Amino acid sequence: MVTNPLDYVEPLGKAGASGFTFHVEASRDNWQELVQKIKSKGMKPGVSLKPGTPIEEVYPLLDGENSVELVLVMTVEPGFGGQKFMPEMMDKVRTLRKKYPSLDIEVDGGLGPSTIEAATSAGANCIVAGSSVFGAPDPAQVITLLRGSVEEAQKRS
Ligand SMILES: O=C(CO)[C@H](O)[C@H](O)COP(=O)(O)O
Repeated sequence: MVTNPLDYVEPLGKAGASGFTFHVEASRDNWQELVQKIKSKGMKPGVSLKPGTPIEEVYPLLDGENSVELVLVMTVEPGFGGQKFMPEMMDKVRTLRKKYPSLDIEVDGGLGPSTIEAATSAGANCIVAGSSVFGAPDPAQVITLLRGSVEEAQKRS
Protein backbone atom coordinates (compact mmCIF):
# COMPACT_ATOMS: atom_id res chain seq x y z
CA MET A 1 0.00 0.00 0.00
CA VAL A 2 1.20 3.49 -0.81
CA THR A 3 -0.31 6.68 0.55
CA ASN A 4 0.12 8.69 -2.67
CA PRO A 5 -0.82 6.36 -5.56
CA LEU A 6 -1.11 9.21 -8.07
CA ASP A 7 2.68 9.62 -7.97
CA TYR A 8 3.19 6.05 -9.16
CA VAL A 9 0.89 5.93 -12.20
CA GLU A 10 3.32 7.49 -14.64
CA PRO A 11 6.39 5.44 -13.64
CA LEU A 12 4.47 2.16 -13.53
CA GLY A 13 2.89 2.87 -16.90
CA LYS A 14 6.31 3.62 -18.36
CA ALA A 15 7.69 0.43 -16.86
CA GLY A 16 5.03 -1.55 -18.74
CA ALA A 17 2.50 -2.42 -16.04
CA SER A 18 -0.82 -3.65 -17.42
CA GLY A 19 -2.82 -2.92 -14.27
CA PHE A 20 -2.73 -0.50 -11.36
CA THR A 21 -4.58 -1.17 -8.10
CA PHE A 22 -4.76 1.52 -5.44
CA HIS A 23 -6.19 1.53 -1.93
CA VAL A 24 -9.56 3.20 -1.46
CA GLU A 25 -8.34 4.43 1.94
CA ALA A 26 -5.53 6.37 0.24
CA SER A 27 -7.61 7.93 -2.51
CA ARG A 28 -10.90 9.09 -1.01
CA ASP A 29 -10.39 12.60 -2.37
CA ASN A 30 -8.92 11.90 -5.80
CA TRP A 31 -9.98 8.45 -7.02
CA GLN A 32 -11.68 9.85 -10.14
CA GLU A 33 -8.51 11.62 -11.25
CA LEU A 34 -6.52 8.52 -10.41
CA VAL A 35 -8.73 6.17 -12.46
CA GLN A 36 -8.67 8.56 -15.42
CA LYS A 37 -4.89 8.74 -15.31
CA ILE A 38 -4.50 4.96 -14.98
CA LYS A 39 -6.74 4.42 -18.01
CA SER A 40 -4.97 7.12 -20.02
CA LYS A 41 -1.73 5.18 -19.54
CA GLY A 42 -3.35 2.03 -20.89
CA MET A 43 -3.57 0.22 -17.57
CA LYS A 44 -6.51 -1.58 -15.99
CA PRO A 45 -7.64 0.22 -12.82
CA GLY A 46 -8.37 -1.67 -9.63
CA VAL A 47 -9.25 -0.69 -6.09
CA SER A 48 -8.22 -2.42 -2.91
CA LEU A 49 -9.64 -2.28 0.59
CA LYS A 50 -8.21 -3.11 3.99
CA PRO A 51 -9.93 -5.62 6.30
CA GLY A 52 -11.48 -2.88 8.43
CA THR A 53 -12.98 -0.98 5.50
CA PRO A 54 -16.62 -1.76 4.69
CA ILE A 55 -17.33 -3.07 1.20
CA GLU A 56 -19.81 -0.26 0.57
CA GLU A 57 -16.85 2.14 0.26
CA VAL A 58 -15.94 0.75 -3.15
CA TYR A 59 -19.44 0.91 -4.67
CA PRO A 60 -19.07 4.50 -5.95
CA LEU A 61 -15.90 3.42 -7.77
CA LEU A 62 -17.80 0.64 -9.52
CA ASP A 63 -21.09 2.31 -10.26
CA GLY A 64 -20.29 5.69 -11.72
CA GLU A 65 -18.17 7.06 -14.51
CA ASN A 66 -14.47 6.26 -14.44
CA SER A 67 -15.21 2.93 -12.85
CA VAL A 68 -12.56 0.47 -11.74
CA GLU A 69 -12.43 -3.00 -13.30
CA LEU A 70 -11.14 -5.01 -10.35
CA VAL A 71 -11.64 -5.04 -6.59
CA LEU A 72 -8.93 -6.46 -4.37
CA VAL A 73 -10.27 -7.62 -1.02
CA MET A 74 -7.35 -7.76 1.41
CA THR A 75 -7.54 -10.91 3.49
CA VAL A 76 -4.75 -9.74 5.81
CA GLU A 77 -3.63 -6.31 6.94
CA PRO A 78 -1.42 -4.91 4.17
CA GLY A 79 2.26 -4.93 5.03
CA PHE A 80 4.00 -8.24 4.65
CA GLY A 81 3.65 -11.82 3.53
CA GLY A 82 3.15 -14.88 5.70
CA GLN A 83 0.10 -13.67 7.60
CA LYS A 84 -3.01 -15.70 8.42
CA PHE A 85 -5.95 -15.64 6.01
CA MET A 86 -9.01 -13.88 7.46
CA PRO A 87 -12.02 -16.05 6.46
CA GLU A 88 -14.47 -13.41 7.64
CA MET A 89 -13.44 -11.30 4.62
CA MET A 90 -15.28 -13.78 2.41
CA ASP A 91 -18.54 -12.02 3.27
CA LYS A 92 -17.19 -9.04 1.29
CA VAL A 93 -16.32 -11.29 -1.63
CA ARG A 94 -19.78 -12.92 -1.61
CA THR A 95 -21.51 -9.56 -1.44
CA LEU A 96 -19.46 -8.20 -4.33
CA ARG A 97 -19.92 -11.29 -6.48
CA LYS A 98 -23.68 -11.15 -6.01
CA LYS A 99 -23.83 -7.47 -6.95
CA TYR A 100 -21.26 -7.59 -9.79
CA PRO A 101 -21.38 -11.04 -11.45
CA SER A 102 -18.64 -10.35 -14.00
CA LEU A 103 -16.27 -8.24 -11.92
CA ASP A 104 -12.68 -9.35 -11.33
CA ILE A 105 -12.46 -9.96 -7.58
CA GLU A 106 -8.99 -10.50 -6.20
CA VAL A 107 -7.93 -11.74 -2.76
CA ASP A 108 -4.53 -11.21 -1.17
CA GLY A 109 -3.10 -12.62 2.01
CA GLY A 110 -2.74 -16.13 3.38
CA LEU A 111 -3.97 -17.84 0.23
CA GLY A 112 -2.80 -21.39 -0.37
CA PRO A 113 -4.06 -24.96 -0.64
CA SER A 114 -5.86 -24.81 2.72
CA THR A 115 -7.69 -21.52 2.10
CA ILE A 116 -8.26 -21.35 -1.65
CA GLU A 117 -11.58 -23.15 -1.58
CA ALA A 118 -13.08 -20.61 0.83
CA ALA A 119 -11.99 -17.78 -1.48
CA THR A 120 -13.05 -19.24 -4.81
CA SER A 121 -16.37 -20.58 -3.58
CA ALA A 122 -17.14 -17.08 -2.26
CA GLY A 123 -16.50 -15.72 -5.77
CA ALA A 124 -12.85 -14.66 -5.96
CA ASN A 125 -11.31 -15.22 -9.40
CA CYS A 126 -7.88 -13.56 -9.01
CA ILE A 127 -5.52 -14.90 -6.39
CA VAL A 128 -2.40 -13.33 -4.89
CA ALA A 129 -0.22 -15.95 -3.25
CA GLY A 130 3.28 -15.51 -1.87
CA SER A 131 4.36 -17.87 0.90
CA SER A 132 2.32 -20.83 -0.24
CA VAL A 133 3.96 -20.75 -3.68
CA PHE A 134 7.50 -19.63 -2.92
CA GLY A 135 7.72 -21.79 0.21
CA ALA A 136 6.52 -24.93 -1.54
CA PRO A 137 8.84 -27.72 -2.67
CA ASP A 138 6.99 -27.65 -6.00
CA PRO A 139 5.69 -24.11 -6.65
CA ALA A 140 4.20 -25.07 -10.03
CA GLN A 141 2.02 -27.70 -8.37
CA VAL A 142 0.59 -25.13 -5.94
CA ILE A 143 -0.12 -22.69 -8.78
CA THR A 144 -1.93 -25.45 -10.68
CA LEU A 145 -3.99 -26.24 -7.61
CA LEU A 146 -4.94 -22.60 -7.04
CA ARG A 147 -5.82 -22.09 -10.70
CA GLY A 148 -7.86 -25.31 -10.71
CA SER A 149 -9.89 -24.12 -7.75
CA VAL A 150 -10.75 -20.86 -9.56
CA GLU A 151 -11.73 -22.76 -12.71
CA GLU A 152 -13.88 -25.27 -10.81
CA ALA A 153 -15.71 -22.51 -8.95
CA GLN A 154 -16.36 -20.68 -12.22
CA LYS A 155 -17.82 -23.83 -13.78
CA ARG A 156 -20.19 -24.20 -10.81
CA SER A 157 -21.41 -20.60 -10.93
O1 LIG B 1 1.96 -8.06 0.53
C1 LIG B 1 1.05 -8.59 1.08
C2 LIG B 1 0.38 -7.94 2.17
O2 LIG B 1 0.71 -6.61 2.13
C3 LIG B 1 0.56 -9.90 0.64
O3 LIG B 1 -0.37 -10.39 1.51
C4 LIG B 1 1.59 -10.86 0.33
O4 LIG B 1 2.46 -10.51 -0.68
C5 LIG B 1 1.01 -12.21 -0.01
O5 LIG B 1 1.76 -13.04 0.72
P1 LIG B 1 1.23 -14.33 1.46
O6 LIG B 1 0.69 -15.19 0.37
O7 LIG B 1 2.46 -14.86 2.09
O8 LIG B 1 0.17 -13.92 2.43
